[in-house]
Amino acid sequence: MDATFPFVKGHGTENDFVLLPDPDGSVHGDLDPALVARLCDRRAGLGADGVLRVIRTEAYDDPHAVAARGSATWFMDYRNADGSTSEMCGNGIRVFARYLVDHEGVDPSRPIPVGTRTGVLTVTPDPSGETFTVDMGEPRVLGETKVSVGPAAWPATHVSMGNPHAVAFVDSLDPAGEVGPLHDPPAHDPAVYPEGVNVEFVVRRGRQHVAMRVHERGSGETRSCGTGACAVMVATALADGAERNTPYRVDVPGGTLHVTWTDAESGGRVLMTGPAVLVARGTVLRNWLVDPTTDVRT
Ligand SMILES: N[C@@H](CCC[C@H](N)C(=O)O)C(=O)O
Repeated sequence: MDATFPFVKGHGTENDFVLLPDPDGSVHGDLDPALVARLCDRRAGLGADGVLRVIRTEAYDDPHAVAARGSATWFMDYRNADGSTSEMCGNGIRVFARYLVDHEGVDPSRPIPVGTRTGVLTVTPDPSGETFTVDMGEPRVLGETKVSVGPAAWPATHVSMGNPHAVAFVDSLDPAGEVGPLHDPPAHDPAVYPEGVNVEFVVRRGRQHVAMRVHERGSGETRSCGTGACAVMVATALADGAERNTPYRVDVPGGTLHVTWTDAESGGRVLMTGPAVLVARGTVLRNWLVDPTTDVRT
């Protein structure tokens, strides 16, 4: 029954995460994908859309962490609920920054560089203390493709935010409507997305205001996706012919994110602002960890 390792639970617009503090890499080693899947299991584990291991760049031999040394003290070792890795997590990096400020003594009055598998990104705590703004880097718009759910198919814009997205405009987000309940991954062109894809379905709500649902690679339908909201904003701004620096509001089932695509003078970068909440902390118990009968569902 004794304790094994600590965890923290948090969320950003209800995209929820188990954080695993492991500053010097001594707790989790290579971090077993099967353990990630067990922790994320909503019935037999803690339940989450993904895991954020908090590790120092100096303590991790992942090539992305090694490359980030010198620019960032901390590395966000992000894993999807099925144990797979992704290049980036936009909601996760805000929650990660919240953890660094609240539990690792990181100064909230300065921008915080964070190493990720898509490079070092900067998170700035907003003066209110409630929200964080992430410089998500330059998006890459990679052309048009197609996604489908059952017999329904839509054209989609291929946008990379470090990780892959397909953005499809639809008439309604109603789960009883054309998009459906999204139990299964939408079909996509594997030649375009050999590593899989996150699929966003979007409707317009007003001027510079959209709403979306998302099916995430490796995690299923989630209540929010930060990189997805940025991809949606970029695809919408292009469709609108909007000038750069035009702010957009992106509603997700779990809340609202604010996204702006800056002009070339400011680097053509996407800035995303949203909340980050820590909910609880605790310890994982040894009897659960060693239980060979635990049913791992991915
Ligand atoms: N929820 C995240 C994205 C997490 C990674 C994604 N599932 C992938 O595999 O690329 C976000 O907030 O960006």
